Amino acid sequence: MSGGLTVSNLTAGYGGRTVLRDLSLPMAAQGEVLSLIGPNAAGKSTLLRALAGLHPATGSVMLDGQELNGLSLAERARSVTYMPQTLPQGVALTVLETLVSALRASPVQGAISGDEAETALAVLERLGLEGMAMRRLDQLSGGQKQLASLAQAVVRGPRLLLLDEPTSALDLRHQLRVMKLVRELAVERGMTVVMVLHDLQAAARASDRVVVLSEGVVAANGPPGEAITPAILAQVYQVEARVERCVRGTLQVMVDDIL
Ligand SMILES: Nc1ncnc2c1ncn2[C@@H]1O[C@H](COP(=O)(O)OP(=O)(O)OP(=O)(O)O)[C@@H](O)[C@H]1O
Repeated sequence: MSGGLTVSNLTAGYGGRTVLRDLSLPMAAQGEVLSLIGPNAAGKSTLLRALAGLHPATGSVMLDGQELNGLSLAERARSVTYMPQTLPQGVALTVLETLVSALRASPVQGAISGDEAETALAVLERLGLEGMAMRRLDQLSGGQKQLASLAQAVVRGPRLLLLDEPTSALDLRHQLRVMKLVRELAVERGMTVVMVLHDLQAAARASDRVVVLSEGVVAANGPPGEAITPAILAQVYQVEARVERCVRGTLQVMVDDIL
């Protein structure tokens, strides 16, 4: 498939402090999943927000041949959706209403149309949340809120989906389900996905490509087996680790000690 995401020479920071330095990412094709890993404060969330257009950055973000930097936030939001790390608080709308708001890109006013409800319910079903449609968001558990946030991010069918630690509040089964769904949606829709994960094993399993970020620069990148190695983990996380492939071909990361 042609198109996809190309990020070149991105620089961003806070006040006078540079957090991302002239950062370029490997090209992520349409339908590919790219995971960002790296220690705390490496700049992963800043990078996602910069890609979403929610944090100012210089450099180039090309999506399917279109330069996103310079577009208004509303224009950018037609192609890009972003799921933040923080769970929604104090939202008194039902899950269905939040999804329809996301679809309309404005708060729900008036009746929800049959088409809108159908689109929203189809997404909820794929996340196993169909029973939650009429529940208020602020009355859901942490994990249910996170699933509802993900539903909001995917319901508009973005060309670029940005997820910041999308499974941090989920149990094991839901983590696997979400990762599987993200991959399926990427391929079905030709959507490019960039997600921040702390779970290296999940990143290895769910991604076509892994980028290791350290102090605002790319320390390693490539297919999971090339980016997640004992040498890289020692350099970036200062841990002693083994990386092995199990009989089923899945990458296993075993951390033995702090260096
Ligand atoms: N709003 C802000 N104002 C000032 N500095 C900030 C702000 N947000 C983040 N930073 C700083 O930018 C750097 C990168 O933060 P960022 O949140 O991008 O890291 P991260 O890799 O996502 O970290 P984590 O894994 O801990 O979530 C950190 O040093 C942080 O203190």
